[in-house]
Amino acid sequence: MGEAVLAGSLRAGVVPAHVVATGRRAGRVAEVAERHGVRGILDNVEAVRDADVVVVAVKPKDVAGLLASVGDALAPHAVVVSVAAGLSAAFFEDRLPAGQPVVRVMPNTPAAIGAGMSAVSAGTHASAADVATVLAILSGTGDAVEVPEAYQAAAGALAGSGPAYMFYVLDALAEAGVAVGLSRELATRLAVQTMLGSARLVAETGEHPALARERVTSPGGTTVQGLRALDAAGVRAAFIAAVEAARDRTNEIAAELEA
Ligand SMILES: NC(=O)C1=CN([C@@H]2O[C@H](COP(=O)(O)OP(=O)(O)OC[C@H]3O[C@@H](n4cnc5c(N)ncnc54)[C@H](O)[C@@H]3O)[C@@H](O)[C@H]2O)C=CC1
Ligand SMILES: O=C(O)[C@@H]1CCC=N1
Repeated sequence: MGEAVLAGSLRAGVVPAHVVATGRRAGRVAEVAERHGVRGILDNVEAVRDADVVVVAVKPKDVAGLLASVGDALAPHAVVVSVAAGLSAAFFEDRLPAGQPVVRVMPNTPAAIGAGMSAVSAGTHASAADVATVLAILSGTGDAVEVPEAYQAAAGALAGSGPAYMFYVLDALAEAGVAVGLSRELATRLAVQTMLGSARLVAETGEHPALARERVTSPGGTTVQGLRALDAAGVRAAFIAAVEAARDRTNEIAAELEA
């Protein structure tokens, strides 16, 4: 996820020479540095010194240790951006020097190609200008929206995890195509473009998805039978259960790590 945000920031106009990427493995850091033309090092303390923006993209369980090691080296104005699922801005603020600005972001992996969706929330000490800086950086990752922090778990459950649900649907649709006699290659091509086109149609027309669905569904036709099968299998309820489960797990992670 860190590399996706890095790629997006460069797309947004951040100068590669102004970026320092860190990681745990030298090979991986060198690979990222070379791919994006940024400086890659293994020393987090050196990386954050003089930084205006510090993006923390390690697993939630590794955040506390990382903050303990870099906190003292941060410039007071440095905006610490968290993409860690579940961890509150307060989790960061409690482990950083008093007054450090923190902005919490829930991105998703299509950020890697500039087609991501991020939910952004200010911590206690982050100013509107700090949030604007983060939104500007994220503009190269796709769409980004500011939400109250109370919505972060829900937004992450829908959009942060959402690509996995979409890939699941694509895989299932392609499999369905194979089941009715198409080659896997053709079925995948049909499924992918259908998902892409349907999302774009709703995005570009602003039409309610239910109305867009009705337009496809001719009386006595084929689609209504397909939709009946989806309803009979409880697919709508399954999506609601999936988002609720991911939301609940987000809150569990927070409770485990903040305890
Ligand atoms: N994968 C996804 O779709 C999304 C992930 N996130 C969040 O992004 C964060 C990262 O997730 P992934 O990219 O999936 O995990 P990942 O395991 O692929 O990436 C984490 C990277 O951090 C490095 N790392 C660990 N400790 C480090 C340290 N002390 N210093 C420098 N580098 C260190 C690891 O070597 C690894 O390369 C997590 O907090 C996750 O909740 C958020 C939204 C979506
Ligand atoms: O599965 C996870 O924990 C991360 C957070 C959102 C997407 N992937």
